[in-house]
Amino acid sequence: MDELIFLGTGDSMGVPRVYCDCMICEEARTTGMNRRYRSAVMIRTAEGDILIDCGPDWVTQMEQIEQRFVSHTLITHAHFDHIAGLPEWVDACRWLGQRGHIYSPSEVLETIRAQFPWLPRHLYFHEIKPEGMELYGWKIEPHLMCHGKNGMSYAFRLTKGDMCVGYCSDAINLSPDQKLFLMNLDLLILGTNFYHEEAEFHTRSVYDMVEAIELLQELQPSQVYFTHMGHGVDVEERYAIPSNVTLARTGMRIALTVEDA
Ligand SMILES: Nc1ccn([C@@H]2O[C@H](COP(=O)(O)O)[C@@H](O)[C@H]2O)c(=O)n1
Repeated sequence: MDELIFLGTGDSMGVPRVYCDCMICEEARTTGMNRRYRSAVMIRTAEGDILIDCGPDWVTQMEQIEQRFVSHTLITHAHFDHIAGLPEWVDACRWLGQRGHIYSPSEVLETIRAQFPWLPRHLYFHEIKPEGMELYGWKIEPHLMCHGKNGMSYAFRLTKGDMCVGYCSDAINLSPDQKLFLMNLDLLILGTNFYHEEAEFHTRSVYDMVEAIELLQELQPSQVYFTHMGHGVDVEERYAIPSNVTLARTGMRIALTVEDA
């Protein structure tokens, strides 16, 4: 049975934030309930694994799940917190003599090539076209999403048999067609930086939970996991969230079947 593992559920700085002594960062340093690596998931199938995003915590994340290698990586957008682990993945490819496969829409691949010009020596670059692609039995479709003040990011819709999963880690203020892409999902993984963010809307780049809950009323997914959470979120707090919403934790696993999702 395919499964999804949360390798990271943190915002762009992770939790704890290196400079911060707040209660949540201190808790993350001690018991570690709120320790959150940068957002990424691994989808495990019988045929092989698919990593979504490869941020600066990639090595630690692989050690945590005791996995030595991954061959196939999808990238949502070329921001530091989603791609900074690529050079380390490529070093592993080089030392193992195995060329990896990286997938994203063309402009994302272009930025990655510009940032890390040595990667194409050890990676096959695959453009994900708007009509999508197939990998290990999953149909994977991309859609460009509003990422607020930080530009644009892709969400992926992954379908296998009856199971339909949406991964949208970095989005805010979605337009009607962007919302349409995330409708009728069995499982939605959605980024929410805070429970309720006070900063002015035009300065922001990711939903907060209060806004996300409103969005869910339109999208009506069966099950939801919030990810990309900053140090304002305490996973032990009883927030007012619907019963089908879970705050994802590092290492959490979800069976990718319609019954279990
Ligand atoms: N052109 C850019 C803009 C931002 N970044 C990095 O993205 C992160 C901010 O992410 P949010 O999810 O909080 O919007 C942060 O790590 C910036 O350094 C980038 O790489 N390129």
